[in-house]
Amino acid sequence: MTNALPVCCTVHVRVPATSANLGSGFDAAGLALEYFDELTFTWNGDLDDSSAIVAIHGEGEDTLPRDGRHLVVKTFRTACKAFGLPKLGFALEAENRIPQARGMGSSAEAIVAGVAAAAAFAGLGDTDVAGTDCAAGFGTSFDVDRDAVFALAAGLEGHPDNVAPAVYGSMTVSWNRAGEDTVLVQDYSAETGEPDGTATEPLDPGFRTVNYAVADTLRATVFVPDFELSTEKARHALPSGVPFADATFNLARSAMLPAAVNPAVTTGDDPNLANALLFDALDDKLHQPYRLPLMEPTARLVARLRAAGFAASVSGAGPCALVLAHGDLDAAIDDAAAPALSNGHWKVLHLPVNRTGVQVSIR
Ligand SMILES: Nc1ncnc2c1ncn2[C@@H]1O[C@H](COP(=O)(O)OP(=O)(O)O)[C@@H](O)[C@H]1O
Ligand SMILES: N[C@@H](CCOP(=O)(O)O)C(=O)O
Repeated sequence: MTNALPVCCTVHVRVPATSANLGSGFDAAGLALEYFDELTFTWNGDLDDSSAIVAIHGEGEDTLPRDGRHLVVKTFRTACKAFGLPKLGFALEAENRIPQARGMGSSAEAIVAGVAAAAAFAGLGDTDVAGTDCAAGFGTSFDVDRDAVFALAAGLEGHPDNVAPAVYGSMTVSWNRAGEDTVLVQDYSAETGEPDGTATEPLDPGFRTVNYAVADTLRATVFVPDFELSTEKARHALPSGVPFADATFNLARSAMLPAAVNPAVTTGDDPNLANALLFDALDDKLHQPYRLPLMEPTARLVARLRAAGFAASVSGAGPCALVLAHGDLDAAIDDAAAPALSNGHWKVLHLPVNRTGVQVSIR
């Protein structure tokens, strides 16, 4: 790709928090939540400038680096190159609400922010703005090319389960075709049924995702503790293999997740049946048993909520706990959780599902 000029001077991105795994859907399922980081990228007019001026407000303002090690800065640079842009000097203003290293997809959010902003500067998507007239009105909504953002962001993050809902919204189930058999597929003659000597190119390896409808009734409660657990550390706690029966346990439950979040297709309007599906869908034997010893307060909270009949799991790699419910059960969930929250500081977030994914505006 040749170097292109940026199509605008400022890009604003709003990226939702996400909860990955949803219990049984380890490394596959993810849900976008109405809770956002907002970032503004302002190009300084230089086309060969490696500097970035970074301002951070909110989460991470005392801990995140403000140089090229900042995940958004690093990702933006990589994505600009991938999308054919030169080295844009820029200022970044970040309004961070998503807590970091807690299991609400902050690293995926940061990567999606950097990639979506670069895609917008490169004009990947639908816009009326042509050229680089900085006097153009602010806030033109830009319909970014979500597939391009997902492909690059998932590749950079390494696992797509948080990235997909941050890009597309709603609930997603994602997988990676890399490593699958890349042998050309043999074509067969329609007449004889025999191989006809030709071959079809296989689908490209890479990340794929399916975006599922989620019922309007679905609400999430996220319990955010005051301690962190990096995804990297939580992944180190995973075993190299699991018992066959445990894999089978998760298989049916994760296959049922799309019905559990959109139960009208199976259970009609009965919220009790719908919540019973969620309860089983959020159960898991593949990751939580190995990770919960790293987050004992979360373990106690999840156990307590499940004992009270709520569909609770670890959110992402933890240490947040997630409860999904159809209908407004916020007060009942808070009551059930209360005894497990008394030792420590927890923030409780009652959140609708986000249906838009990343939103981009430009000027
Ligand atoms: N908004 C952000 N801006 C810059 N870096 C971020 C941001 N959010 C997360 N990160 C980086 O990602 C790390 C957390 O990633 P991870 O352990 O995967 O946690 P999470 O579960 O929140 O995704 C942070 O320590 C930081 O390095
Ligand atoms: N499937 C991943 C999800 C990590 O999510 P995060 O929000 O904790 O970054 C895992 O379980 O490791």
